[in-house]
Amino acid sequence: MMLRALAKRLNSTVTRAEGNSLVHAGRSLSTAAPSSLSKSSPLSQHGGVHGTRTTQKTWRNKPLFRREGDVRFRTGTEAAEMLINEVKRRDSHEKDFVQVFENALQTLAPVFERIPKYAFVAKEFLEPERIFQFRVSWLDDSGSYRMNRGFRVQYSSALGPFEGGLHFHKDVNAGMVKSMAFARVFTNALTGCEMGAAVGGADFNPMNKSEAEIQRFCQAYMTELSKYIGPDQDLPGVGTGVGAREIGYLYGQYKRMSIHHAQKGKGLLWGGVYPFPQATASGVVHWAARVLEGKGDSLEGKRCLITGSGKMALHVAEKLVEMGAVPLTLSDTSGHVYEPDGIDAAKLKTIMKIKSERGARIGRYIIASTTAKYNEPENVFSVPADLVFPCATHNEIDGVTATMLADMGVQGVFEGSHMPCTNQAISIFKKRGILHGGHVATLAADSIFNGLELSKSSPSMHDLDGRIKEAVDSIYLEAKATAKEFNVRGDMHAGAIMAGFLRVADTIICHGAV
Ligand SMILES: NC(=O)c1ccc[n+]([C@@H]2O[C@H](COP(=O)([O-])OP(=O)(O)OC[C@H]3O[C@@H](n4cnc5c(N)ncnc54)[C@H](O)[C@@H]3O)[C@@H](O)[C@H]2O)c1
Repeated sequence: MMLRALAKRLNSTVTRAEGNSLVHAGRSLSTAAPSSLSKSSPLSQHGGVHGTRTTQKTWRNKPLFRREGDVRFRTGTEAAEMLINEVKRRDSHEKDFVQVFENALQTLAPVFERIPKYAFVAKEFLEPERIFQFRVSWLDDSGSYRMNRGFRVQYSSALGPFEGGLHFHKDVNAGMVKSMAFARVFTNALTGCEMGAAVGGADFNPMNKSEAEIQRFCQAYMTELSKYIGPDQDLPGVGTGVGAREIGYLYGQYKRMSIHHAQKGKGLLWGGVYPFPQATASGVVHWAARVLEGKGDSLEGKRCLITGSGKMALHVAEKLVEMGAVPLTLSDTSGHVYEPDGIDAAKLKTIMKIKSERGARIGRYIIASTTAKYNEPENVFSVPADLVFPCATHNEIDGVTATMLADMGVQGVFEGSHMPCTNQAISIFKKRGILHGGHVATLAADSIFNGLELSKSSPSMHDLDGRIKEAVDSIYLEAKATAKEFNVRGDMHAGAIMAGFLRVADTIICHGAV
């Protein structure tokens, strides 16, 4: 009797099989990804086995929280608000984390509305699986003792070993690392590469350190980090302030401390994406191109405002030039340069050369150009443009700037940095019909690289770029279908978050909500 009931429920879960997409009681799991990308873990395809989609009413009657008496929700929005309030109660000091959590949960309200059980699964997302915070002690060149704070936030291993970058920057703190690791859960899930999510780093600024100091710091950092990582456990990768040089020192120390030789194609433990520092930026631009293509448009001739002039900004500019767009600006903390006729390949080469020198400011470029303007107009976001690629820092576009961009007729904002837009700015984009490529979707390329384990075939950047484009295409289609399914048609930011969430949530349910 019970078996028959189970069989009936299983049958109702997979409602139809159509072409190469399985439709599970309303949600389509596209299998059109590149063959090397498994689009979802086998477990995640059975979300309905545990009654996810068949016991809506029952779940709506259960209390979401029981801390101060039973608290139930009536609508998806109410469930999202309750979860957001809980994160504010617990982690109000971690502003970045609260911000990114709030945006994701508000986006997920239609999912909770239709399938209330997912609100209960979302409670798991309130807390990373584990957080490591540690002391990194090292000696500077003058022989002084130096001490920094190191982090690794292992957010979710539901889909596979933890994977995610390391960031060495003076502003790195616990809340920032946690917010990046949280976003990475969705990003990695979207790639279908069966990887969990983690992010780490330290409040260490490599920019003003000598080569020897960077080496000593990396060795000290890895001495502690090596206790928590490994090929089947956690695979750190590149990030801000962590490029080929840092990866080399970190890996050298890891190898010295581990009896296992790292496996190829396993992120930092082999060197990860470092041969192609342009890969992540290439993913950002491919996402923009795909979204425009979906609107019957292209990047060709689009005038693009870029902020930042670090690894991400420079490679975004490089890729835009390659794809026929016209980058107009680059910036750093000292100001911005604006080339009214665009930054072409030759000009970009000059800027890259200037910026490759330690501590060089972007303003130096005006000496090399007769057409460039420096800090004119005063606000970089006043430069008339079709598209904006914020690649500098978090919260650089707030509500006021978003309104200004909309008034100037900007068509789209595609995020190259982590959380560059405030939640208010994101809702203005939505209201004013500006295309918004959120970092959850745009920053998928380096995990795509690690997931594909391309090291085994030693690809050229050209091959890798093709694979990234293919994977971006697949993520786009899934995000688009998911947005449509949950009645937010065309909202690719929401579609990407929902699609990533559903994949992880279904697996968490299969694992018994752990
Ligand atoms: N580098 C990577 O591999 C990688 C991967 C994924 C995401 N990201 C994200 O991309 C962003 C940029 O990364 P990056 O590696 O280029 O960092 P970076 O530190 O090399 O560059 C950041 C640039 O932004 C500028 N900047 C910082 N604050 C600014 C401000 N208030 N106004 C104007 N300019 C400002 C800096 O001067 C610098 O030129 C970060 O949010 C990072 O998390 C980087």
